[in-house]
Amino acid sequence: MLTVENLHAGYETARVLEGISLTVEDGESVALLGRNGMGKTTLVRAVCGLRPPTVTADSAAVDAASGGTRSRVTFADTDLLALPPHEITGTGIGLVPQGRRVFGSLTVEENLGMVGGRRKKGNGKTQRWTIPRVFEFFPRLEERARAMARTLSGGEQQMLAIARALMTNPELLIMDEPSEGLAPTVLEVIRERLTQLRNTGLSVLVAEQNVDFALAISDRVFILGEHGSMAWSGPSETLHDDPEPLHQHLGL
Ligand SMILES: Nc1ncnc2c1ncn2[C@@H]1O[C@H](COP(=O)(O)OP(=O)(O)OP(=O)(O)O)[C@@H](O)[C@H]1O
Repeated sequence: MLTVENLHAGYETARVLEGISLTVEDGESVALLGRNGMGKTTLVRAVCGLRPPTVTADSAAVDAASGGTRSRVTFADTDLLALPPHEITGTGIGLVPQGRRVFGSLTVEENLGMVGGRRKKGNGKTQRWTIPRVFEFFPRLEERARAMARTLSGGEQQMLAIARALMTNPELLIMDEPSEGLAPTVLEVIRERLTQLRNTGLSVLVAEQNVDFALAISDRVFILGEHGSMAWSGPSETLHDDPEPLHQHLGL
């Protein structure tokens, strides 16, 4: 479904990802782990077409250094590197960005309504998302429907950010540190909801610092390591049985 191949991305002052490859299969939930600053957000932003970072897709220097292949990001056969961010959403990717980025001076309902006009097709496997369905899924958001988003708690804002992404009827939900700053009880609610979403066949890519949370909601794990490389990948189950890669690459 999502294929990232040999991704090189960085900023004017720093090269961050140096030939990263990963896949998310249809209906799979994948966690991207890595110490602070290893490039999780950079990867998420690059996949979603957000700039910065710069993706060095065609650089001859990069081609030579990486043995001739260039950065490629495809989603259901669409070349995402060729699309602007708003068109990437239209391909069936819903983004829950780091820091939630809800519109603070709009109400919960208005935040959800703003998604109107985007892709509404659904993925054929699941029911379309509407505001009433979102409220059924997150009853707390219905209770706060007319509250300004800036007055919501962190957990409520995270629910709103997820709900807003769902309103685009994604086939793949990409989340950047959804656990950030959330109390354990709220995190448990989010974990339950994500499990429900996975059971509907939604694919998930989640960049996380919280390893327990990430392992609880994923089938497969990728760990970013030093020098912009992929340090480890494998089934989440393996890490439950043998956490050595977590010690080695995350210092846990
Ligand atoms: N806009 C930017 N300009 C320059 N450098 C940046 C920019 N954004 C991030 N970086 C640098 O790129 C590297 C990777 O950052 P990134 O945010 O992708 O890491 P991360 O793994 O998501 O970390 P965290 O868990 O702290 O969010 C870091 O060294 C960071 O300082």
